[in-house]
Amino acid sequence: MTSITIRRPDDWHLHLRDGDMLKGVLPYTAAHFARAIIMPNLVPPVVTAADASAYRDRIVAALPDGMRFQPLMTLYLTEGTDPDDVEQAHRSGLITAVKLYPAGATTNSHSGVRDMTKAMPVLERMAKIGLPLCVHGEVTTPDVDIFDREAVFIETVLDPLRKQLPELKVTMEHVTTREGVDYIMGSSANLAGSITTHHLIINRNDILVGGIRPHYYCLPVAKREHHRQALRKAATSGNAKFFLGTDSAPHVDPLKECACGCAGCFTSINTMSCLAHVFEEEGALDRLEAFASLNGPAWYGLPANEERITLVKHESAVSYPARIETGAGPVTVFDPKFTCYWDVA
Ligand SMILES: NC(=O)N[C@@H](CC(=O)O)C(=O)O
Ligand SMILES: [Zn+2]
Ligand SMILES: [Zn+2]
Repeated sequence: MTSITIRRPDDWHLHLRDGDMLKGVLPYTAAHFARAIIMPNLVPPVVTAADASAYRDRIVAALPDGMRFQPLMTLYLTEGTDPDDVEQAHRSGLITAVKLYPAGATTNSHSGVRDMTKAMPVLERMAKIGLPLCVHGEVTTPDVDIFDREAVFIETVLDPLRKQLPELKVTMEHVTTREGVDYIMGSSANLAGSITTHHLIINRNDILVGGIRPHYYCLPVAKREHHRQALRKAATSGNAKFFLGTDSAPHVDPLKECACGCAGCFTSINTMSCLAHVFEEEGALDRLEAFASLNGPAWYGLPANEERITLVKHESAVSYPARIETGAGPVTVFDPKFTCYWDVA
C-alpha cells in the first residue's frame, strides 16, 4: 500500500446548482475540499451582491451537520452590472471573483456579455481594486468551429482585453487547449489557468467514437489528444500558474441523455481518486499538492489549508457508483475508463 498526505485541496471552479441538486451534490465536494469557487450560472443567475449573499446562505444551509466547507462566491457579469455593487461585495469579503460568460457560450449563459465594451466600467473597477475575473474563454460566433473557440477567444477577446487593462487579474478557467496552456505560460504574472480533472483524462474520441457518449460532453468540449497531453504537462509541472478547478457540473440524466443534451461532467465524487491516478501515471505524485492545494490559494491571495488529507493506493480496485440519486433526479458519475486504486482515506 502506498499513500501520500497533502494539504486539504480546494476546487477553484464548481457548479453546485440549487435546491435539491445542491443538497444532493454538496456533500461529495465537502467530503474532500475545504473551499470552492462557486459558479453563478443559476436560473436566474447570481448577478448582485444580494443574490450572492442569499445563495451563500442556501449553500451553508444545505451542508450536512458536522461537515465543514467554505463557499467562495462569484458574481455573474452582465452588461448591466453595477461597479459599486461589485466593489462593495468585494470589500465586505462576500465575493472572491467575478465571472465572465460570453453570451450563449455554455449552460445558462444567455444573460452573459455580448459586447465587451459594455462591461468595461466594471472591469476597470476590478482592475483597480484587485478583484480577479474568471472567464469561460470561448467565442460564440457561429462561424467559428466549436473546437477552435478557445483559441479564437484568446486571440480576439482575452489578449486585447489584457492589453487594454494590464492590471486586471484574469483566471482562464477550464483550459482545454495547447494554445491556452502556451498563452498562460507566456504571460505576465496576472494570468493563471484552472484545469479540470476530466480534461486530463478524455479527448474528443471519448465523446464520439463507437457511439455518442453524452456524459463526456462538456464545455469547452474536449479536444484532440495533443491538447490533452499539453494539459497533463501543465497540471503536473508544478507551475504555479495552473491549479485545479474541477468544473464538476451536474445535470440530471434525462437532460444529458436526450436529443439536445446539456454540457457538463459530474466529477466531484471521484476527482481526487482520478487525479492521484493521473499524477502517478505522469510520475508527478509529488506535485499533486501544488496543483490541488497550493497554487490556487496562492493565486487568489488566500492561505493554503492547514488540514491534511491522505490518499491511499489500494491493492484492489476502488469503486464509485455509476450514478448518484439526488432529490432532483439521478446524476451519472464521470467514468475515467481506467481502474482506480487511489482514494481519500
Ligand atoms: N462545463 C460545462 O460543460 N457546463 C457548465 C458550464 C461551464 O462551466 O461552462 C454547467 O453549468 O453545466
Ligand atoms: Zn465554463
Ligand atoms: Zn463550469
